[in-house]
Amino acid sequence: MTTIIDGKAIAASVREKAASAVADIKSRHGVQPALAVVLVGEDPASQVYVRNKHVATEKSGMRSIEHKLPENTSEDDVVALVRKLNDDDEVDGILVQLPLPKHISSDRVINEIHPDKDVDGLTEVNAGRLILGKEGLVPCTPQGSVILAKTVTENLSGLNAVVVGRSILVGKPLAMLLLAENCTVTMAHSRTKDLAAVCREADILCAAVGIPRLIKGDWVKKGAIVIDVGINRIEESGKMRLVGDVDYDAAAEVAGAITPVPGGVGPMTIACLLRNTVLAAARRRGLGKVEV
Ligand SMILES: Nc1nc2c(c(=O)[nH]1)N[C@@H](CN(C=O)c1ccc(C(=O)N[C@@H](CCC(=O)O)C(=O)O)cc1)CN2
Repeated sequence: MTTIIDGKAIAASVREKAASAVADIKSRHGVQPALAVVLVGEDPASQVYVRNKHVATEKSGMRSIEHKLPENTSEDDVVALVRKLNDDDEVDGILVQLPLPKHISSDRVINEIHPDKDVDGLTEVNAGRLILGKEGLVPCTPQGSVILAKTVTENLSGLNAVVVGRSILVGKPLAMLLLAENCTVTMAHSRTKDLAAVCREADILCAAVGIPRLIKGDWVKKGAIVIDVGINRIEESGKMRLVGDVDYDAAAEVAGAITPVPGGVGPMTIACLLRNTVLAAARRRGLGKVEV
């Protein structure tokens, strides 16, 4: 029997834990953690994600601060806003929604965020901390992917993990997190020779390439844990559908456990963002250890 990993339910429990940590911080220290989200432009998907972040932040008991800037905002103006948020002692977490408009360097803007407020975990400092195994803030989607895998088997030690995709947002940090769990990690990508054969070796197969249904059923080892990070909008039979990077129906027949799209990794992104914001607030304000 294949386990369908219920990302929505697991994300709800991560969000509940974050909310009870917020309540604890409020009652013991009189502090309300705050998350600032910066959105530049009118990308429809980004607008939905930012709205969902705002609602989830407020539901958790934290303060949500939104900065919505027009598409033609200059890079210097976005950087100036990030610096202002860095200097604002009331702000615990800063997130710049991606993608940014083409005329703005996301690399420059992201690296202006103070690493201790970088709740997306995307600055060079936090990427370095992750590689070095030091305490930092870990990117949300990869963090959520590992949490989901661990609901299937708590101990991932010694398992062969294959990560397909090498993006800064998901593939690279996910490989580091799996390595930290003592997996034997292979990073595969568009130039990998015989990708199907590499995938067939995986006890944990993570797909984060952004190619709809790239991973076929016969690329999946029997009993493997399949984590599908892809969120692709495609037109099928005249309707728009959301599909992952894995051919779900075929893979589900072989896998031991699999995440659906939607309802798998996606909901974990915002849940882990709340978790990171609580951690950032507690560390930055010196509130001691928090359970999240
Ligand atoms: N600064 C960031 N930008 C972006 C990130 C990020 O982590 N930080 N990730 C994505 C978008 N994203 C959050 O920002 C995000 C994507 C998907 C979901 C989600 O819950 N997906 C649902 C389906 C939703 C739908 O119908 O579209 C699911 O998979 O079930 C949440 C957040 C890029 N930008």
